[in-house]
Amino acid sequence: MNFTSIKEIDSLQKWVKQAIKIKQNPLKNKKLGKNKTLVMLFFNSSLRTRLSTQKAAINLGMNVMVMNFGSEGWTLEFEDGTIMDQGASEHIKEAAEVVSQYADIIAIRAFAGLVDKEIDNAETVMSGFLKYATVPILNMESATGHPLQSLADAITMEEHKTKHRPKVVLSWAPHPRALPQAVPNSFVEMMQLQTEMDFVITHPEGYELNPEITKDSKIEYDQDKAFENADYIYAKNWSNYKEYGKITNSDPNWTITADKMKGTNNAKFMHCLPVRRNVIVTDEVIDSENSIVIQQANNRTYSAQLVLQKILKKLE
Ligand SMILES: CCC[C@H](NC(C)=O)C(=O)O
Ligand SMILES: NC(=O)OP(=O)(O)O
Repeated sequence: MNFTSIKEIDSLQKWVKQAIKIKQNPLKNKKLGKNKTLVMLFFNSSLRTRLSTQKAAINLGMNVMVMNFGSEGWTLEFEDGTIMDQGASEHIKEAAEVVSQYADIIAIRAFAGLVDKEIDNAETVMSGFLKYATVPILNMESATGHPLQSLADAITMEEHKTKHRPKVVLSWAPHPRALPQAVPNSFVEMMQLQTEMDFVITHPEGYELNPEITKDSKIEYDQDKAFENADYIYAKNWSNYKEYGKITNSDPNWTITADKMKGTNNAKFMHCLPVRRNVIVTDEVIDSENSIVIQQANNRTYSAQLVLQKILKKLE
């Protein structure tokens, strides 16, 4: 059993309930991971994912090894049949098979390059490990998805639900750097599994996410209109998908402000973090009692622990 996409969740409501149960007694399955090793490979930076996934593994009694593959590992070749007389020192085939000798589960973070849409959509790094590793693979944010984050988001919204059928808004906001579409992609996929929530995506025209992911999810180009009666505002920047990897809009009018939040139904503010204060969201909003970004980050441990527990049970 791998966990690389929200689409691998058979029942989101069941998984959310299971995660909340784990949260109530996180050390209950401390023996499950005894003498099992999680190897975590980071091709990109992390705070929450690295610490929460390690914490989750420790709660299950696992050994953990972490490697900043991007700065400490060999440059990898991902094409089969290549004459490796250029920059790459090692083929993904050996790297994945070798890491599999040391690990019972391999967790990988490898962001989108945001240069070539086809390469990113092909999930080159994740696919390479899925092809050649001989142990389960866990996605800690790949080129097109961040399922551990979106599962934590679902747990958090469930915990803070105050009404039947809350309205959830995914709102684009400006950012000085070009960011991947992975987080919004998985959030959209998770919302499409929600049976008792209304969902709206709001962003500037031209910032549509991959239509193969958004499918028939509602898109509202007027942010204020989208915010009307909202119960959750999930803010996130992403770079342009159509003009792949480009920043074509930096409009500060999309920054989440207290005035915009006034148009909601006293909505909770959510963001996966790290966040650019006073660019994505003003200090006033993220420091308000309606901000649940820290609760979201805390739930990353239980999102990861549920997934690791499911994988470990399959290994028994
Ligand atoms: C969890 C978010 C990771 C990354 N954020 C940055 C700042 O690179 C992103 O937007 O995908
Ligand atoms: N939200 C999240 O995945 O944070 P990190 O990038 O710090 O792991």
